[in-house]
Formats: sequence, structure tokens, C-alpha cells
Amino acid sequence: MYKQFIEATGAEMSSDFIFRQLFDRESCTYTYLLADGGTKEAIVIDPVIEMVDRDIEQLEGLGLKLLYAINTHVHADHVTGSGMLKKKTGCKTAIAKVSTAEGDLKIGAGDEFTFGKYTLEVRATPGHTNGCLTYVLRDLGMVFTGDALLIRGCGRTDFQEGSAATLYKSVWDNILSLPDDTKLYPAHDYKGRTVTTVGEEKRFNPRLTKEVDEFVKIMDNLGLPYPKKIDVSLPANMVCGLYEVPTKE
Ligand SMILES: N[C@@H](CCC(=O)N[C@@H](CSS)C(=O)NCC(=O)O)C(=O)O
Repeated sequence: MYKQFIEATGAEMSSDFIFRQLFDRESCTYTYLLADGGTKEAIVIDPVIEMVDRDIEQLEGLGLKLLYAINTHVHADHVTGSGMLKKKTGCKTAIAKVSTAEGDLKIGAGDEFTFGKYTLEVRATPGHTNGCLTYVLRDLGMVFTGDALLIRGCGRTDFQEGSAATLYKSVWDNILSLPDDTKLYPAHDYKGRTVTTVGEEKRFNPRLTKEVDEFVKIMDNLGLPYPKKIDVSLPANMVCGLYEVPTKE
């Protein structure tokens, strides 16, 4: 029964690994909380500013110390909660060094975050934006893909220095090259799905299973409207979400 529950929810069985997949209904964003239950050290990936109180409640409820609030990229559809989490907990923020956004840590491929006995490896997966990063928790076969890879989809490539050909290479070289049973956790899902695997996406992803030229055509013709909050999100996310709208004299 417990095993069935674990399989159905994607929760982790490792005895002291703490994992929460948290959802913001408005932007359909997943925020991930990872922690070592022994040392109580925690990391939050892709927090949303409106949901910071929820995140703090989770951290406090579990008696965790937040070390890092890290972003997979400069989001265009919501404001990051990383700056607010820093203000409230004293954690460090992080974002890709190739982006022009501020962060305590400007990171890139090969960098690592350690929390307790766990290590999160940073991989560069540009294409949705030029500064997209994917975080790999090798010890547990879990990967946080941001918007590079979505379940049965991928991030759009029509703004923020997006490039479909670059995204295709990033995903195949850095994500779909991992073992088939690796679990993939995206930054968004718009259909209620929570987790996928490398093996599943290699078989069933309707975009990424195509040859690169066809993939590029698909991406060039998505015809998606711009995210509703893009004008607010982009300037705010340059400063970890702590953007104050200038007031007129
Ligand atoms: N309707 C939403 C934005 C939806 C959207 O554009 N999602 C992005 C990721 S957030 S920039 C995306 O890459 N989607 C790919 C896809 O195939 O859906 C809003 O207004 O916020």
C-alpha cells in the first residue's frame, strides 16, 4: 500500500530525504523544496513571490534551514520569490551567470549546491532562454528541468533570446542522455501532471522525438500568446523579484 502511494505521488523513499512539489495555481508553476532530514539543510527551486508564505510555512513546519533559493531561469510569467525568501530567511539566491539578472550566486554548468549529504549539479540547458539551467540530483535520480523540458512538451522559444535548435541540443545532450528511469520535474504543467521520466519523454514527447528540423518548425508555429504577466515579471526578475515600481515625483 505504502509503495503504491509512493509510486502514485512520486514521493521519495530515501529515509531522510525531504521532498515537496508545491504548486501555484495562478501561473501553474511548480516550486520544489529539497532537504536533508538529518542536517535539516534545504534548497528551494523556482519560488513564486505570492507563495513565499506557503514556502516558509513548509520550511518552518519541517524545522528546516533554507540555504539557497535558486532559479532555473529568468521567468517571464511570474515574479520569483527568491529575493523575498532571502529577506525572510537569510538564504542565498542564485541565477545563471549568463543572464543579466542579479543573484548572490551567478552559476553555470558544473557548479554544485550541497545540502546535507546531497548534491545538486548545475547543467546549462539554454534554448527557452539563454540562461536556462537544469538541476540534477544524481544521488536520487531526480532532475529539475525548469522550462527546458515540460511533460510531453518543452518551453517556448519565441522570446528572451530563445532558440529552438539550441533547446533541442540542450535537452538531448543534458537531460534525455540521463538513464531512462531518471525522474524529471518541470517548472510548469498546465494539465495537472506532476512528473515524468527520461524514458517516457524519449518515447512520447510529441516535439522532442522529432528530428531537429521538424522540431524547429513546430516551435516556430506554436502561436502562443505572450504570458499575461511578462511586463511585470521580466524587470522584477532582474532583481530577484524585489522590484519597486518607480513613483512619479
Ligand atoms: N498562459 C500563461 C503562459 C503559458 C506559457 O507561455 N508558458 C511557457 C512557460 S512560462 S514563460 C511555455 O514555454 N509554454 C510552452 C507550451 O508549450 O505551453 C500565462 O499567461 O502566464
